[in-house]
Amino acid sequence: MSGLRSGTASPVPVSAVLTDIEGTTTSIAFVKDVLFPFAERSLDGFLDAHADDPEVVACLTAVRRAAGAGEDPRAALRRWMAEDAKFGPLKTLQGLMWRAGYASGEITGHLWPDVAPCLRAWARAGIGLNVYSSGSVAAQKLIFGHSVAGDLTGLFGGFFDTAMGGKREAASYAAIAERLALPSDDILFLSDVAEELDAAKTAGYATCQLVRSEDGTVASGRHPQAADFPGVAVAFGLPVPRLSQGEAA
Ligand SMILES: CSCCC(=O)C(=O)COP(=O)(O)O
Ligand SMILES: [Mg+2]
Repeated sequence: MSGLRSGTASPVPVSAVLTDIEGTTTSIAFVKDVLFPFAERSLDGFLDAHADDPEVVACLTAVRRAAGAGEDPRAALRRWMAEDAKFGPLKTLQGLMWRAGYASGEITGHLWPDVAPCLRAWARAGIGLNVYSSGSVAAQKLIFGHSVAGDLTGLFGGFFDTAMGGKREAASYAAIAERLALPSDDILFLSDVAEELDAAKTAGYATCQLVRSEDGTVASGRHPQAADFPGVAVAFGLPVPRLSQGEAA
């Protein structure tokens, strides 16, 4: 079974969903108040303990290159975390640091209660599920692998990060469609950020803005919008699971 694109006179099915994480499946507050502070606290100990790890060395080389002249790399990393900079080497290092937090149980990946039931229903219906986030692919697998709804990684066929390009660039979405071997207009992109949706739309994707007002998202008016994943399902003809009280948003 496939979902239907909304707003068309004769609806055409979408066969895949590409979803953002922060602000879409997961609260912005969780990222800002749990994940980022954990990485901030872990930074010195992690870098001291992994000074010879080739992945860490490569990230620090890129950090030194991108930081201001004379700026200590650790200070630059802290500054970028405070600014929520979407800089690949920072995102890689954060993912490596979060791994310990998820493994110890100190961190559990937040998902809005409506998300997992919809993802399961859509996967059961044969909709291909994929992730595109500024967080590293490793970090994406951690958040869905250690989520409040259990390990959901098996639901996803593809995980994409900024190695595919920036989230506000149409070329990134075209490259992802190519990797998925699907026409762009077969893919529905879900995000809270209008500029990301604009780029996906330019690449030919169907788009829907998640406007979770409790997370502070403001509707752009430039894309179809939904307050939660069941709202997406209704708008695009995807299966709508019956939600129990705890799963209702
Ligand atoms: C992959 S979970 C960590 C979230 C994160 O670091 C981030 O930058 C989220 O960006 P998104 O593109 O998912 O809004
Ligand atoms: Mg987002």
